[in-house]
This record gives sequence, C-alpha cells and structure tokens, in this order.
Amino acid sequence: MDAVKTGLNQPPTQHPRLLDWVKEVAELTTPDRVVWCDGSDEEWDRLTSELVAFGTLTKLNEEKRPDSFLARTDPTDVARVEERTFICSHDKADAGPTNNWMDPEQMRGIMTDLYRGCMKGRTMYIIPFCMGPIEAENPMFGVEITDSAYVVASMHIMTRMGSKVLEAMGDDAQFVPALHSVGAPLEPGQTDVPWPSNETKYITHFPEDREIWSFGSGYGGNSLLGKKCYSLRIGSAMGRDNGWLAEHMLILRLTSPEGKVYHITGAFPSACGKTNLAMLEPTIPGWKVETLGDDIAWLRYGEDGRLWAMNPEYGLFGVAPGTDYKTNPNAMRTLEKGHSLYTNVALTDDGDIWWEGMGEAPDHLIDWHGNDWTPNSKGPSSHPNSRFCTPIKQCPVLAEQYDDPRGVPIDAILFGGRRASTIPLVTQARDWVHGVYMGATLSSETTAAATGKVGVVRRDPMAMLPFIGYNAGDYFNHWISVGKAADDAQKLPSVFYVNWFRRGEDGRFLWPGFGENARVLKWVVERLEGRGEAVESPIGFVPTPGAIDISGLDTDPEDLAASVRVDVEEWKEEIPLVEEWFAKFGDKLPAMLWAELDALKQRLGMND
Ligand SMILES: Nc1nc2c(ncn2[C@@H]2O[C@H](COP(=O)(O)OP(=O)(O)OP(=O)(O)O)[C@@H](O)[C@H]2O)c(=O)[nH]1
Ligand SMILES: O=C([O-])CC(=O)C(=O)O
Ligand SMILES: [Mn+2]
Repeated sequence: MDAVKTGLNQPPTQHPRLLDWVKEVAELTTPDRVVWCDGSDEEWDRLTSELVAFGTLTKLNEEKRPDSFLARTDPTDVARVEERTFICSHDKADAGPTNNWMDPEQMRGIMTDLYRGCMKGRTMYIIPFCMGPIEAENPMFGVEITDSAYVVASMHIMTRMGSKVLEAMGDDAQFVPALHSVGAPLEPGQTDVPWPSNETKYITHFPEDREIWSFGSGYGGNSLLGKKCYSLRIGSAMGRDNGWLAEHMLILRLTSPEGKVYHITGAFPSACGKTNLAMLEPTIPGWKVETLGDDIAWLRYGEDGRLWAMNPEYGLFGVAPGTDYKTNPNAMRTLEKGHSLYTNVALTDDGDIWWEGMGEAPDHLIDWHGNDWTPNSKGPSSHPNSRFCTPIKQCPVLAEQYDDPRGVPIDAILFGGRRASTIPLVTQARDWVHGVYMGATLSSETTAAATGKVGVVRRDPMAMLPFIGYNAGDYFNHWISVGKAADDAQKLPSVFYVNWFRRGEDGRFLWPGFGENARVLKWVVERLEGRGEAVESPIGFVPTPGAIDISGLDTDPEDLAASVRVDVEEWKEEIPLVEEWFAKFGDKLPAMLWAELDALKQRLGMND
C-alpha cells in the first residue's frame, strides 16, 4: 500500500484533472503499486529486466540484436479484435453502420464493473504521452494508465512520453485519458502467467468525451492506446470537428533524378504494404525515398493553402513475416540497431529472431508458441500477425522533416488494397471527388492483422473501416468538404488507386512489388508533372502500355499488361457490391458519391 501512497501522494505533477482521474482509477482498480513513467533509459532497462525475469520477454543475442527482446502472447491475444471494438457516441446514428455501438452510460456501467479490482496484485503505470512533436503549437497529449509493463515498454518506442511530456502539460493542458487493463487481477498467492489477458475484451471509445477504455487484451493494436484508438478513432472525430483528417496512411518523401521533391501518402488496409512502401528502396536509378511515417497521418491545411501531413507516432509497429533484406532492406537495417521488441516471432538457437519470408528456414527454432519447430513442422514458426516494434529514429532513410510539427505538403494520395482481380496496378482519379469515390469504395481481402477470417473481400473505405470514430457517411462528407475548403483546387493532392496484389490465373502476383513499386511512383510523378502517358478508362486514367518504366525489370510483358488492364466485365460485377455498400449509409451518403457511381455505370455501358 505504501507504493500506492507514494504514487498518489507525491505525484510528479500538479495537474488537477489528471490527479483526480489517477486517484479515481486507482480507487476503482486497486493496484498494489502506482508508478509514474518518466520515459528514461533506466526505466526501459528496469522494465525489460523485470519482464525477462518474469518470463514475458526473452532477451535476444546482444551481439546480433542489442537491447532487443521477444514476447510471446497468449495464443488467443494476437491481433486487433474488431468485433469487440466500440464507438460509444450518445446517438447511435453517430457511430454509423460500420461500427459497433453501445450507449455510453451502459458501456461505462459494464466496464466499470470489469475494472473494479482488476489491477489487484499488479502495478498501475501512468504514461504521459504526446502524439506528434511536443513542440507543436497544439501538442496532442494523452495519458495512458495501464497494468501492463509490456505496454509501457512498447509506448517508450511508439510515442514521445514520460517526464518531458508531463512537464509540457503543465497543470492545465487538455489530454485524452486512455485507460487500459489486461483484466487479470491476482489474488494473494496466485501465480501469474507470462501473458495475462482476459477472455472478455472491450476496446471502447467515447468520441464526445475524447476518452478511451480498453480491457482484456495486451496485443499492441488493442493496448497501445496512442495508436489506433487515439490517433485514428478519437483523432478522426477531432478532425471532423476541426477541419482536418486523421488517416491510416504512410508518408514518404520522393526525390526524382532531377532533384525534384514530392511527398506522397498512402492508405492501404492493415498488412497491405504501408510499412514496405514507406521505406522502399527504389530499383530505378536516381530515385530516392525517405520515410516520414508508416501507419498514421494527420492532414491539415498549411498557410500556403496546401494539405500537409504529419506522423503522430515515434516508432514502427510492423508486420514481421515477409520482411527481409530483399523485400524491405531498410526495415532490416532499422532492426539491426536494436532497442526493439518482437512479438510472436520465432527464436533461433543462437538467440536471434526469424520469421517466414526471412531467407531459408533454420533447421531448428522455437516457434511463437514456445515449442520446438523444424521446417517439417505443421504451421508457421511465427504468427502471421507477428510484429516488430522499433524506434523510427533508427530508420536509415528517415527524412529530416520527421520531427517538424507541421509535417510536409502532400502532392499525391494513394489508396490501395489487396485484390486478386479487377483493380489495376494504378489508376489516377479525375479530380478530388472522384478520388473520394475511389477511397470510399476501396476494397481489400482481410488479413491476419485482425481476428476473423482471412482473404475475404470487404469494403474498407480509405483503409479506415476499423478506425473511423464516427458515422462513415459523415466521414465521406468530411472528405468532400475538406476538398471544397481548398482555396484553389489545383493545390489539392492528386488521388491514385493502386493494387500491388493482382494475380494471374495461376495465382502468382502479376507485379513484382516492393522496391519495384518505385516504377509506379515514377509514373505518379510524371502525371503530377503533366507528362505521364495515360488513357482515360471508365474507372479513371490508367498507364498506356509503355508508360510504366520497366527498364531492367525481368517481368513478362504480358503480366505487366494484365496488371494494368481494365476489365469492363469485372468492373460491372463490382457495381452491385458498391450499390449495396452505399445503401448502408442511407441519406448520410453524399449525393456526389451516388453521382460518381451513376457516371461510372454510364461509362461502363450499364445504362438501365
Ligand atoms: N506481393 C507484395 N507483397 C507486399 C508488398 N508490400 C508489402 N507486401 C507484404 O504485405 C505484408 C504487409 O506489409 P506491410 O508493409 O507490413 O503492411 P502495412 O500496411 O504496413 O500493415 P499494418 O502495420 O498492419 O498496417 C507483408 O507480408 C509484406 O511482405 C508488395 O508490393 N507486393
Ligand atoms: O494496430 C495494429 O494492431 C497494427 C496495425 O498497424 C494495424 O492493424 O493496422
Ligand atoms: Mn496499420
């Protein structure tokens, strides 16, 4: 109890609202200890050592992976739980047809009962954090309370956090309260498990109160509350109210051989290529890509009337399988520098990590369940949604504008999904509203990033289906109104729709992807400069057969032609699906999007 008293009676802040909230949570959850996190290296060392001693983390080979650790989760706690994620607006209509909803008072009742005594036997950590630079004009503060040391260690990497944030908050700054518990109280004498969690899970957002309550899961997407919960779900509601956009987007800086600089954002659903594109190593000579963000972007108008994007995060929480020196060398180099957490990947006999796609499989591994594994074993060694968590500052191609609170002015926005058919390699929208239509009708096959069936095609508007914190119809309207707010439509980013995942009849990918995607970026730049060759197809501008630079590329020209083909019959099959999708939103769907759909039907020759 003394430690509780120390945490509560000698707090490192005088912020009244924060202190009231901390006290209230401590009284409700009854932890054994209360710790204010300072964000120091000593704190990281202490927490990781404790987690190693406890068996939650395994220390990796210091020479190969300095200061790096492996976590194995409970096998039932490996991904975001979309069916347990709620938007609790006062009015159900404000959550819209794509979100789970419950009345906020009812939800607070249910969760308060779950939280009562839930930190018994555990330490309650208080993590002051800031999404985006602390030096911003309006720093976006949050405070996460959690009973998971793994969460604290991960927040060290993923956010700017600790004493410097608390200091910047003074005693009156606004902040987003974010409460997290793994939901596993310990009775006296009860032995703990390495990965405590609860079968009952709630990932809950109160958009009007700008508040987050999460219970039962320790997995990153459910527990690192600055990420999806704050920066996207609460962030999108803030953006709606204040004229900006919170998006599931990478941000990259592209320099052409002539030295011209472009900034591009890309919205692809989870596990559909954002991290890879953000760190891409171009295969075509003279082109350079620098990283600004790999998952989240906040877009606002700058004084110059252009849309600027900044990355609120401080680390990368990337999909491990498929990452290696061939596909994403810059991610591998980032990880070489150490100071990283790995979750649910395999452990090699010499204390290194391994996952599917990282060269040839070693003869023996410990798999993500903690069992012996050989190449003959059934099932993969690493969970398909296993992750690396690493400081973005270690990225060897990080752009220096990374820490600029204004971000960078955006030239092009890419929407993209994972579709085996129909969607060409790249299509340019005619204008902003057509671009919004492309985003609003984006579709993709589900991946292991969320629990549930993998490989099912679903609409994933702007790659934000699981992350829009309000009615998606209102969100489409907001996108249109952001376009209208431009003082000059010429200053708006040009919108493109890409698909790296189209397959041939034999199932192989038609486009080599990864570093070769620079060839598509080159065409995008040529279009921005008004010179890339394109044909106007029913669905937008697509490259002419020779327009994509394939010099030095060892790809069957027929595959390339198939990858950019617009198949009118396939597109006709898409139309009823879009109609069904739009109908969900009733009169919330902007009339301009119905008009876009009608015009597309006309162009496809579907006049009824
Ligand atoms: N075929 C192909 N696969 C790709 C390409 N880019 C990425 N991938 C694979 O897709 C998977 C996910 O890629 P990421 O870049 O981690 O996806 P993400 O969008 O950042 O995922 P989240 O972190 O879940 O939001 C990995 O297994 C990659 O190897 C590509 O251009 N072509
Ligand atoms: O949030 C997570 O768990 C990881 C992620 O980036 C996503 O799923 O988009
Ligand atoms: Mn993501």
